[in-house]
Amino acid sequence: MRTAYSVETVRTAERELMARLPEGALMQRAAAGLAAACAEVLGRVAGRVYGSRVVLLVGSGDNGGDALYAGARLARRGAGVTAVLLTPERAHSGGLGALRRAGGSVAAAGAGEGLIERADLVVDGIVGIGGKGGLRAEAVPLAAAARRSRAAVVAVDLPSGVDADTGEVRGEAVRADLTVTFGTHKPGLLIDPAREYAGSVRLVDIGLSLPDDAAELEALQHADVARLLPVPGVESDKYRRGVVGVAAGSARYPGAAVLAVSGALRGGAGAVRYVGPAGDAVIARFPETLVSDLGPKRAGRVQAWVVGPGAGDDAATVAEVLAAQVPVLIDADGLRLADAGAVRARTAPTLMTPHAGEAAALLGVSREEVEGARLASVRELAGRYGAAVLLKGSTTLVAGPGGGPVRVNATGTSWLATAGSGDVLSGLVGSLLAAGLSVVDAGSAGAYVHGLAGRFAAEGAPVGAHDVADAVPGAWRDVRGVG
Ligand SMILES: NC(=O)C1=CN([C@@H]2O[C@H](COP(=O)(O)OP(=O)(O)OC[C@H]3O[C@@H](n4cnc5c(N)ncnc54)[C@H](OP(=O)(O)O)[C@@H]3O)[C@@H](O)[C@H]2O)[C@@H](O)CC1
Ligand SMILES: [K+]
Repeated sequence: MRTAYSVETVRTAERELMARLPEGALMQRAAAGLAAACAEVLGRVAGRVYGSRVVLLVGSGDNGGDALYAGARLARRGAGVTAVLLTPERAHSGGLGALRRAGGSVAAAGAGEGLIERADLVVDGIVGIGGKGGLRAEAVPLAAAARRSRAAVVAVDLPSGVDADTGEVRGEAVRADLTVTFGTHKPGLLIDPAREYAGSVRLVDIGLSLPDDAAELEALQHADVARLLPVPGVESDKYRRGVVGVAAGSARYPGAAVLAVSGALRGGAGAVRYVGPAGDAVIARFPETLVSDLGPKRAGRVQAWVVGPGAGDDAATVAEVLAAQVPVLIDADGLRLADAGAVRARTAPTLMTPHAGEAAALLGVSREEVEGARLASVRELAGRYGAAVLLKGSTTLVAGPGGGPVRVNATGTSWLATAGSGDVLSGLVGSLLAAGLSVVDAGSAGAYVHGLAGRFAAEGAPVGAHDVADAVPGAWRDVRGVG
């Protein structure tokens, strides 16, 4: 599991470690890791470190200090290193001395753009976890020049200008090809929009020890998901494996029912029960489905419900499902039709799965506001509804009803932004709920497998949602390391 911690938690851990180490040791660890990563990048873009041109963008804090010490290490290996100082009187004095002794030079901010144009590598040490707000005016032309230039951009700890704790980007920020971060991931490195500014992320261990129970974010990896995915034992029958009920589709949108069932059939439940007006379309495609038109209450036993995809205006079915004493996943039209009081009053677990537009409607804000503040939005919704919330997007977030770390999933691909893909996800996650996973585990494991299936199905080309459903077994096998 990959975890990310808030700046406050990092600061506390940093203080504890610093108290036990000689002065400056932590910064030397950071700079060594940073220099090693920069040398690798230079190997790729300039063929070697010796003779390459490196520009350091140096702000007024320790982030700039890291850049200066790393620059000194590169200068000792023969790179031509120039530090552009944004506030010369406040640049890290130890780092500056080390760079000068190693043969590096210093330039004023005004010379920065020209230097960046000719550079092989730009190291962004403008600001790290001490940053507030977007980039300041004096740094903006340098960030723009770095974006235009052919130089590789390596960000120190964080791309300058992004919010470390929230992933929000207010105004300009540096766009990096690689971010070298220290001690732990910061939430902003895993959540859009900041994640996109970070490029690939490399974590350098500097010996920080962080409390297990204080993570802000958790990102499942293959091994974590493999442990969560249900595997039938020899004793299993369909009820022990779980029956998932799908109340979806309408005369107008029968396809949503078919797609939700297609996801549910691949999600590990022993059987899928479909309730609604699209039974013929569902049976035609998936004859193994148990179809009923008697409504959720009289459909027979299920261990979890999915309600809402393509439901049109059928509020009565949504209300009936919400009254059930089993886990319920509410998606799409269901989110609009569900009575907020009925959701809050439920005693069995509930998982809501909005995309940014649906989340915006539920919160009464604009879609842009949700997309710009995804972490705050998903937490706010979970709090308001007393439910788990899975906020879809290029990085999907899953917040539990009672706080705790938010799960983030980055296996998705922009090819997944296709009609019906969410219906497949809702069926898949509902099936995991029926198999007995908690709402947060089902949501995050389902998003992981769904994202991977999207990648496998797309392979760089457009796909339909049914292709994604067809790719789920392959993604599942990949996660479990079988086949
Ligand atoms: N944690 C760890 O364990 C370790 C941390 N290490 C490193 O230390 C870094 C943190 O250093 P830090 O605390 O000195 O803060 P930092 O990010 O350099 O910025 C503060 C300065 O920036 C300024 N400033 C503020 N906002 C700004 C903006 N938007 N745009 C531009 N400037 C802005 C602000 O100026 P002021 O407001 O005072 O005018 C202030 O002077 C951390 O990210 C990591 O790289 C490693 O060395 C070792 C282990
Ligand atoms: K930085």
